[in-house]
Amino acid sequence: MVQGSVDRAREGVELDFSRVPGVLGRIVAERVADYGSADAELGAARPRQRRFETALRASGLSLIAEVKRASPSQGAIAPLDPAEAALAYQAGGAAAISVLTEPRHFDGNPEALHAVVAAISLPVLRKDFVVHPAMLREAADWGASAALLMVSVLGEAVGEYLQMAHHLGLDALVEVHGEHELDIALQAGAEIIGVNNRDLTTLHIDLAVSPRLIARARAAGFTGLLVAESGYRSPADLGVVRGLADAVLVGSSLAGSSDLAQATRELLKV
Ligand SMILES: O=C(O)c1ccccc1NCC(=O)[C@H](O)[C@H](O)COP(=O)(O)O
Repeated sequence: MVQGSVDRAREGVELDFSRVPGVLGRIVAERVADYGSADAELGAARPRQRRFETALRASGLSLIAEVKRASPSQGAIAPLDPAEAALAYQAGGAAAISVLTEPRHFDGNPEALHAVVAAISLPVLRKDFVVHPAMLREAADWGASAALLMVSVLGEAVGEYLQMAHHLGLDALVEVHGEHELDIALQAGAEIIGVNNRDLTTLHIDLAVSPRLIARARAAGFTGLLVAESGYRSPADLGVVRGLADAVLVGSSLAGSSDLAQATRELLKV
């Protein structure tokens, strides 16, 4: 079954990315053009190592700290050195690191991921807009432990991409923003679900989205990990998801601070 899914996806699941609206739609269209002629071959199965999933399973609320130099909502955030930033986050108590590799809007690149994987012992998430199997193969080749899969982008094909990620030894953070997307993630067999408070078509943030969808996932019997994402700036903000989420993903507020390790420690204060 798993091999069948991987084979089908490698052969090319036809996805209509033109249905993705707004800011997200523009970024996705660029990534589709970037990878349109890439080789979809995944190669042999790889073991999962330096597990992202294990790092987030610690008791309490784990932090995924993001190396984020720029974004569509903020413009330039900070000219971070990725390895130095990741070391500071690690020293401050982060459980895992997210690295944006999208170049045009987030000032990311593959070298940033390489540098972070080499500098720290924590698992690293490749944060990008995955629209092609080659992007997962790259993530594994570059030493990432996990990749982001967005239901808003992949739709029901997220299940096939999940199988491909696992085939490559990657955990997957399957991201949702609404009830329908959550149902697709649950149906696909996601093990780690991220609820993004940011509407990626309008960039509007609503911190009530994560608690609502996390409660819905648990009510549906989901026993995997749940991650609250985006818009968190203070310990009080995190208080709302303590006891509900297993982890939070924080980018802009940490990346834009003057002392990243201290900002990480402060954010995690209960
Ligand atoms: O951050 C953006 O402006 C953005 C715009 C369009 C697509 C994705 C975007 N961000 C990706 C993320 O989800 C965040 O980087 C991540 O959750 C951290 O959010 P924050 O702490 O608010 O920087």
